[in-house]
Amino acid sequence: MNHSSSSNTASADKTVSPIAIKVIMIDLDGTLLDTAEDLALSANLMLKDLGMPEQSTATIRSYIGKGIQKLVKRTLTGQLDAEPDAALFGKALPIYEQHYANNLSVNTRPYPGVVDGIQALQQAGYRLACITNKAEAFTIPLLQATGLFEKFEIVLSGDSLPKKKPDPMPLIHICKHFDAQPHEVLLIGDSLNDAIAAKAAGCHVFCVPYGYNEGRDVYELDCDAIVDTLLDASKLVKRVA
Ligand SMILES: O=C(O)COP(=O)(O)O
Ligand SMILES: [Mg+2]
Repeated sequence: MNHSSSSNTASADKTVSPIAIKVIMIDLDGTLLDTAEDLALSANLMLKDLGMPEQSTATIRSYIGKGIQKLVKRTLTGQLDAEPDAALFGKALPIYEQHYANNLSVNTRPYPGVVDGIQALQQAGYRLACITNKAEAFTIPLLQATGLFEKFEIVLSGDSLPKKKPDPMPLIHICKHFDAQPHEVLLIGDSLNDAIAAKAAGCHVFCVPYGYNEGRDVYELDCDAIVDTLLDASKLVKRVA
């Protein structure tokens, strides 16, 4: 495991004191749950319905990160930031949503260390929140299906507030909810959205290397530590009252 208090996480290999934390916010796609197979399955069912060619799971995995609408736009255009034809998008989105609702947890499982890590964090007395860019209609049933819903005191989805990550709005909302200062709050995530949102909110951020990060190397991210698992993350923090 590499960890550091600077932005240069890739070369960091020094021991740091545990960060004093009260609240831990955890990202969903690519951090808690490996959702890529079911997101890709649903995207390919949509493409089939539209008479368009299927795409590899690896390609669709690189489209995950900025919510369902963006995932559909990227799947239709094959590009990260292009706008599809408005009529095609209007037709595709409800088809995608229906397929994903039907296939939410076919292959979706918690990553290794998630269940143990959450248990360790709960036992240590941290207040736990989940912050995802996934739409609430999918977030809640998915957390319930994987047995994680009860672990969190609050869950914020991509459409819970006017803005989602990388905007700091959901993180600031969580800080206020728990009456915590941003420096007493840690976000554990897998992508640039998480790193940018946490820095903008003034919170600490750890990243896991096994997630999605829109196809880019997690070691490029400006985060306080790269942690192999949530269980490893629990060893780098200490609880403040
Ligand atoms: O829905 C997405 O695209 C990503 O969701 P996440 O914020 O849980 O990684
Ligand atoms: Mg994520």
